[in-house]
Amino acid sequence: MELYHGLNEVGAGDVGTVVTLGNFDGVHRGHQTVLQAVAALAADRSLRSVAMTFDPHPRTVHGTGEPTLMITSTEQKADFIADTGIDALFVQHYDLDFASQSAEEFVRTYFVEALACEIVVVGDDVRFGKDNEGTIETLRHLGEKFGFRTETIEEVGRGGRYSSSRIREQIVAGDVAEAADQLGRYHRVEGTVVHGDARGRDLGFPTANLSEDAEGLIPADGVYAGWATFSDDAQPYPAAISIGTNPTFEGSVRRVEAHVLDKEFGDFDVYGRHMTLEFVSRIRGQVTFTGMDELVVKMHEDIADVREVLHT
Ligand SMILES: Cc1cc2nc3c(=O)[nH]c(=O)nc-3n(C[C@H](O)[C@H](O)[C@H](O)COP(=O)(O)O)c2cc1C
Ligand SMILES: Nc1ncnc2c1ncn2[C@@H]1O[C@H](COP(=O)(O)OP(=O)(O)O)[C@@H](O)[C@H]1O
Repeated sequence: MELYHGLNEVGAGDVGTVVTLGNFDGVHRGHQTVLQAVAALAADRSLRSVAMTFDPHPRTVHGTGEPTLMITSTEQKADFIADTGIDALFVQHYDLDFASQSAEEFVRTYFVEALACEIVVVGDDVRFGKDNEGTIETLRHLGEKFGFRTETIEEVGRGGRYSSSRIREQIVAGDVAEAADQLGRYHRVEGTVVHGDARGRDLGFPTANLSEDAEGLIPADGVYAGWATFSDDAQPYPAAISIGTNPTFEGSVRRVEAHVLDKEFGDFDVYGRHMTLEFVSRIRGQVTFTGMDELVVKMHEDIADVREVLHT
C-alpha cells in the first residue's frame, strides 16, 4: 500500500481512483467492510483504491471537550488498512486552515484534481468542508459537476453499527474481549521494551515493560491474558499482561508490562525490541497487596487463568 501525506506526494497517475473518506479509528469490522468493498470495486474496473483519513482527529483540532484518545495510532491504522487491500492511504494533516476549505474546494482539489476520482464511496451520514457544510447531497451534486459517481455503503453491524466510540469505551473499561469482537482482531498496544525497576526477576516473574510512547489505546488498569510478539520473531508468545502503577510497591508511573509464560530471566532477552501486545481478555483488576509474597501467590493464579483463556 502506498502512503501519501500531502498533495505533493500523490503521483500523477494515468489511472483513475475509487476514493473513500473517514477517520477509520480502530479500523473495526464496519470500516473493514467499506474498505474491502472499495478495493474490490476499484479492482473490478482497473481503478486504484484510495482511502483518505485525517491526522490528528478533527474533534481534537476543533477542541470540543476532552481530547479524543485514539484506538489506533496513524501507523497502526495504516497497517490495518493495508490488510483490507486498499492501494493507497492518504493521511491528510488536519488543522484549522485545512478545515476552512469549502466542501467544493476540498472535493475539487483533492478528489478531482489530485486523485482523478471516478467513484466516491462514503457512508450516508458523511460531513465534510467548512463548518461541516458538505453532505451526501453536496457530494452527488459535485459529482455531476466534476464527473464522478457517488455511492453510499451501509456499515454492517450486529445490534446497530460498529462504532469507534463504543470500542473506545470498551477498551478504557477493560472489556477487551468485547472490543475484539467489534474490531475483528485483538486490540493492540505496541512500543519498545524498556527497563523497569528490575524487580520482576526477583519475584520469579520478569516482565517486559513497554515504553511510555506506546501506540494504541491503553486498556483499564488490571491483569490480562494476551499474546506478545517481538520484532525479528514472527512467533506470538502467550503472556500475562499487567497495566497499572504497581500499587503494591507504591509506584506512580502507569506501566504496561508483559510476563511471557515459560520463559526465565537469563534465557530470554527482549530489551530494546519492538513488542506488540494483543489483548484477549481481562482477568482481574490491580490489587494493592501487603507484600511481595501475597503478590506472587496471586501471580501464580493469574498464570493458570491465562493458560485457560489462551488454551496453552
Ligand atoms: C500477572 C501479573 C499480575 C500483576 N498484578 C499486580 C497487582 O495486582 N498489583 C501490583 O501492585 N502489581 C502487579 N503486577 C506488577 C508487578 O508489581 C510488577 O511486574 C513488578 O513490580 C515488577 O516490575 P518491573 O518489571 O518494573 O521490575 C503484576 C504483574 C504481573 C505480571
Ligand atoms: N518470561 C519473561 N517475560 C518477559 N520478559 C522476560 C522474561 N524472561 C526474561 N525476560 C527479560 O527480562 C526483562 C524483565 O526483567 P525484570 O526483572 O522485570 O526487569 P525490568 O524491571 O527491567 O522489566 C525483560 O525486558 C526481558 O528482556
